[in-house]
Amino acid sequence: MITPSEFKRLYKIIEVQLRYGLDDFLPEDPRTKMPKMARKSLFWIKNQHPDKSLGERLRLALQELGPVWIKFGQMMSTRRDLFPPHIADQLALLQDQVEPFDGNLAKEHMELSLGGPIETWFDDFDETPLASASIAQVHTATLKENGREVVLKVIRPDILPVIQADIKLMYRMAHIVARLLPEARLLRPVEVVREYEKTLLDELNMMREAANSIQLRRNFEDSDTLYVPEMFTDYSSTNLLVMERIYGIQVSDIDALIANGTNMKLLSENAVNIFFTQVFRDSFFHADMHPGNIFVSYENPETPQWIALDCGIVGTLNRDDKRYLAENLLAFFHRDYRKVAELHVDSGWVPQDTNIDEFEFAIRTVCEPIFEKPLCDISFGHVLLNLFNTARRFDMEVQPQLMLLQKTLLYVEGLGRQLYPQLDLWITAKPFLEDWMSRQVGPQAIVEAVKSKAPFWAEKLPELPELLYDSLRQGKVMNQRIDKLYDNFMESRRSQGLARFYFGIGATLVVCSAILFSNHVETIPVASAAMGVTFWLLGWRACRK
Ligand SMILES: Nc1ncnc2c1ncn2[C@@H]1O[C@H](COP(=O)(O)OP(=O)(O)OP(=O)(O)O)[C@@H](O)[C@H]1O
Repeated sequence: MITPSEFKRLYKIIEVQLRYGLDDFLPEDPRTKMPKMARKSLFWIKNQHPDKSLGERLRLALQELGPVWIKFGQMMSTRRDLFPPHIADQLALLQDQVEPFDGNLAKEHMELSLGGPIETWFDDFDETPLASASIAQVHTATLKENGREVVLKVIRPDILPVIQADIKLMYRMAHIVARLLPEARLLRPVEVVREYEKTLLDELNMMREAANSIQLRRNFEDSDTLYVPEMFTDYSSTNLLVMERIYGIQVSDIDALIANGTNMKLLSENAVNIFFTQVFRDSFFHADMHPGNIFVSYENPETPQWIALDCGIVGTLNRDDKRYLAENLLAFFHRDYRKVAELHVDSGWVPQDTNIDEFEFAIRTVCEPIFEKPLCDISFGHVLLNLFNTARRFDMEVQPQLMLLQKTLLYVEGLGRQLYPQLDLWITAKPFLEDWMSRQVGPQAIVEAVKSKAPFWAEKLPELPELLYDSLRQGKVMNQRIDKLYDNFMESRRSQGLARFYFGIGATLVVCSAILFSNHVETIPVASAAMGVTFWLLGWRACRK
């Protein structure tokens, strides 16, 4: 049942969508006649922006609907496998333009999380926010404990009910769209909303962000190329995150980077290196790379260091994912599309009965034009995207972690080339792929495997004679049991055979006696019936053995 407040919000959503003429997304189809008629008769709101493109109207409508929808649009912009470029490009322009909320209210909420007045633990708390985003607001302060400069990131008050209400409506709309337009089912609207809900709810948990940041910081502890600020978990909770304050140049501020004398070539190469290190060495990568989250340190501009904030969304990969990625990219690199197709079948990513020739041909068709360009102009992200889309046609279930990776890769490439247009991604990435592959197969892989299993075997070695004796003894007992079971089985088979024989004779005698009896023969039928019953009794006894 829809509540009055849900109804009001739903009306607002429909009203905004109509004002921006988003009903133009509905195709000309008999099934969409009803909603179109309803739009004309019940909602007489006109498209007030006919001069703008559909993509732009969608972006403006989402912006007006607020943070939940803005973030939704931002997420959609990365699903280039689902949306045409002119829509995805517009969605990528969505920016959080969120009014900050009252600093005093932020302080109250922080104190609620901390369990006491802010002055107990912090000095110089600044009520004017340093930054304000859709989910959280950031304030600066100094830690009393050690005088370190920190920021306090607090979740917007009352954001959860707003998110829950809007997500509920999104589900309703996704179900309607899926029912109304079978073609839209390919976009899997309900699944998309489910994925979004999970991402959004994860982002609301500051402890999750803290845990991810701690992991990323540990992975790059001694790195000169990436810095992750320290988290102060003693003061943090699900609603509040306290972390070291960083000073850096926002990555989108190219002029400031140049003015600081940054080595742009090295900076862009490091971005690719860091990404592939996260993927292939750590299997753990920052997956929310947008300009608000990436900074460059002012220090040492000749050997610049990246700073990563906001690890709310991270991706993880298992061994199979990495193997898939490395082998496919290398096979692509050698333009060996047959290998790519075979890899997909061998690893079970597409069904075993897939026609390899057709699959190879499909991959060749989409990829060969890409390789017409010089290698340095080719985008890994687009190669992967084309591969996923082709494989999907051959029933490959695309894994969300790979989509997240593809999206991040696309972003890293874009960023790298924006900073240094001559960046050659293949040259930077190839050693990572080849090194990883050589560690998975070949002599080094065997040595690694033996090395990793050695402590286990060393621990088990003293127990080996005892285990051997036990297993031999168990084997003997098992053999005896099996022999006994076999004897019992043969005995039972013999008895069943005998019983069937007795029942057969008994039945024959009884039938004969009935025939003789009907022909008025007197003594013989009685004797025959008695013998028949006796044989049945014998059969019954044999059956019970
Ligand atoms: N440790 C920090 N030191 C300095 N500034 C910070 C720090 N953490 C966050 N900020 C500032 O606050 C802004 C918002 O932070 P953050 O991206 O973590 O918030 P968010 O609510 O998760 O935003 P979004 O969801 O849009 O990514 C950053 O762009 C940055 O300007």
